[in-house]
Amino acid sequence: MKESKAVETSYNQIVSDALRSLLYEVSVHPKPGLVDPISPGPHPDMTVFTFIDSSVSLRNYFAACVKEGQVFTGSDLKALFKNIRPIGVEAEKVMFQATHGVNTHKGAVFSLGILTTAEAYRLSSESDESLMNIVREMLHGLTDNDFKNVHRKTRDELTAGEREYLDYGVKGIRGEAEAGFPVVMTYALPILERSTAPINESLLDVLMSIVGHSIDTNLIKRAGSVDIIDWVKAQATQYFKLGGSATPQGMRFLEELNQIFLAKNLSLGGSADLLILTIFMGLRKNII
Ligand SMILES: CC(C)(COP(=O)(O)OP(=O)(O)OC[C@H]1O[C@@H](n2cnc3c(N)ncnc32)[C@H](O)[C@@H]1O)[C@@H](O)C(=O)NCCC(=O)NCCS
Ligand SMILES: Nc1ncnc2c1ncn2[C@@H]1O[C@H](COP(=O)(O)OP(=O)(O)OP(=O)(O)O)[C@@H](O)[C@H]1O
Repeated sequence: MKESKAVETSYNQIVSDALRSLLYEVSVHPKPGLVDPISPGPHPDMTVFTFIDSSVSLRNYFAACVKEGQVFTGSDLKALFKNIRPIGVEAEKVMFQATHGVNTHKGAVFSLGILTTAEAYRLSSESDESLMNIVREMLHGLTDNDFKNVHRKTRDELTAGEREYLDYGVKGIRGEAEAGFPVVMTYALPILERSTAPINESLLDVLMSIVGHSIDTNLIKRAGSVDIIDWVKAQATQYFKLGGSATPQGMRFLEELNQIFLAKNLSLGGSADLLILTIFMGLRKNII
């Protein structure tokens, strides 16, 4: 294969891995509080097919992010993030068109857009920087910038994440991204690397590890209080105490937790988005 063809293929592979991570995430089951092929959970407005439509609609977006990362030659990576933010805002609109207004991947458009851009940049610049550090350089100052005027907005104008920042100081998706996705890079990915279980069971353990180590603003929004975080971390601890996906007790616990999330209308959307990123990293490292 000619050099240019090989190079093009390697960049196209980043796009394919991004789409695969979206489709793998929604396929994992039984995920508490989330849509999977068996049940929409506490999301009556979505099915697994909504997520398939959403994923396919985002191909051009991820290809645009990869292109931006591939051609970027500046020294200040904050400019690279600035280049892709408007592309992401447009991609959200494309996503909402594909889903008829349902929010399937708003968090993933942001987080996975950043990661695909960073991965393309790492490849093209032949940087020996870790992906985590490239992301941190791209997003330096993000939370200060995004939250600097939230106190001027009315309660109705605030998004869930902005409201929780004001109420609890929780930085949510922005704080996680600005730090280089530490929950993914330091907790979830090592769990995936060590797992010898079949892929669905491995990813259930990864999801529950993420739940035990992150502050999910989507969950707080659904519960109406930050107190839900301590409760959900205790559930993750109990799941692993029972052996996780490797034991019938662990799986029974997960099924019961699924019913509790349904009854209480709780969603783990942020944890699902971090699972998407972990799957993407697993695909990039040929772990899965
Ligand atoms: C940063 C964005 C996504 C935040 O939007 P918003 O305030 O509505 O989000 P909010 O904080 O309520 O959370 C959005 C979603 O993040 C996910 N999430 C919640 N908690 C977490 C967490 N701890 N870690 C990761 N994701 C999380 C959930 O799925 C949630 O639904 C938005 O402002 C934005 O910039 N969108 C444009 C897309 C974009 O910038 N793309 C360019 C690529 S960089
Ligand atoms: N498999 C999944 N099932 C459900 N939500 C998911 C899944 N994967 C990621 N998510 C994310 O979780 C969030 C879904 O939760 P929710 O429906 O509460 O969000 P929302 O649409 O912002 O809120 P609302 O429905 O109240 O307007 C979305 O941001 C979506 O991006």
